[in-house]
Amino acid sequence: MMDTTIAAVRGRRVWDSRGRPTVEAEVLLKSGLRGRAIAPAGASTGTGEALDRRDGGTAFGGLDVTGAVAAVNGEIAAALAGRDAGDQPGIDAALIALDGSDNLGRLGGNAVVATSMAVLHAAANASGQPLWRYLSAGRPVRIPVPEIQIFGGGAHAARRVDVQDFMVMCPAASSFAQALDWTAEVYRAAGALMKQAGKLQGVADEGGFWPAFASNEEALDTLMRAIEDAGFKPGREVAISLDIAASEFGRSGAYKLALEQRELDSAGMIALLGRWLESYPIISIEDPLAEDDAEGFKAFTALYGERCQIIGDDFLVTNAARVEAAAASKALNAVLIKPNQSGTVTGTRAALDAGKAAGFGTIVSARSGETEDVTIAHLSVGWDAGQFKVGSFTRSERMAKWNEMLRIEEELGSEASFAGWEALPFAPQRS
Ligand SMILES: C=C(OP(=O)(O)O)C(=O)O
Ligand SMILES: [Mg+2]
Repeated sequence: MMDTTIAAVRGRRVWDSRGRPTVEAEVLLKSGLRGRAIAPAGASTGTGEALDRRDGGTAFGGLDVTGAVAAVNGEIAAALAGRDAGDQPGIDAALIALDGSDNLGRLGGNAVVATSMAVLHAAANASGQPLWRYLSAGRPVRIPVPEIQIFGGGAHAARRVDVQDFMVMCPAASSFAQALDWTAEVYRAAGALMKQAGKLQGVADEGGFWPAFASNEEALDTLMRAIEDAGFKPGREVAISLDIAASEFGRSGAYKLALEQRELDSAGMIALLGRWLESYPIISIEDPLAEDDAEGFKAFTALYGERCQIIGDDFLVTNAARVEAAAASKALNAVLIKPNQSGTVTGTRAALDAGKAAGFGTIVSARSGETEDVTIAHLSVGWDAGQFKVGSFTRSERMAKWNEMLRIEEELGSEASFAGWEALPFAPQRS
């Protein structure tokens, strides 16, 4: 093992997939080895997330990050110099203490998460191992099931449809590579169907087709047809997964479906999703209700938790205490894991561990604003999350992660085991 003492930390402004500024951090160790990471950014954010620091003002719509970059180069660099990069919990505790606020908003969640992940990369590099192997520390790992977007909606496509992500999952595939092959065929078939119908309008923020559908159901019907046209059995080979991202259109128990120009209460929303669950092979639903609707989550999970994965994203914001509370109240059965919601690697890991302890499905996820950074691919394998959500095909900030997973699967060779149906927190009804 090389010397893992931190010699210097440097921050710089780089750009994300939406053309917005973001923070890159680079950690230099005394040994000369380095680690580097870039903060992603969400669009449909939960109110409990770590808060990115943006400059405001006129440049780049107020989204510039010169203050956050200065925090990395100034206060953060001074605080971390001389510390051991191998002590991730100690580093992360120091970053939280240095920030002093309750949401990392003073230094910036973007400054802190980029630094925390860069420290992790530096330590892994010093160990001479790939990051996923360093994180696994000799424990067995699985290659996660990918959750891949075919249509994008909600906040990622100017609310063209209410539902944010229409995705597919292929837990019946024999490998990650095969799951990608199958999804590629479905994606192509969906594009061809939309072109035929004159409904192809480019791609949304995460690379899924930007749909011109008249209803959420039309999106589901088109997705079903795409799965069939690609030659797969819906449900058995290729199943549907949705991120409703309901906090975007629901508040205080009122859900405004813009596309259909109607408003539902919590029970109405649950009934609507229930009808979709009856009609389509949906095996996973994320944020079916708004982040302020804990009772709705409980009611939905009581009805459908035995047959469907129910994921908390905005509702849990990668926070271990919230995951524990949700498990105690049976509010859902899975947790989305986004490092920048937590702000630190250690906090992210704690949320994932809390999910595992509760028997939840655990899904490491990208944000809608991403870069070439592939840290999350390594987290999902090294921490054995079982599932991995990165958006779609066709945009390189997404493909960087999928392709990294192909490399990891290849590197594992005969040791590689695809998480498959076991990754889901319910026993599938395989008809
Ligand atoms: C990835 C997502 O979108 P965003 O990054 O905009 O929160 C999500 O809601 O799961
Ligand atoms: Mg979500």
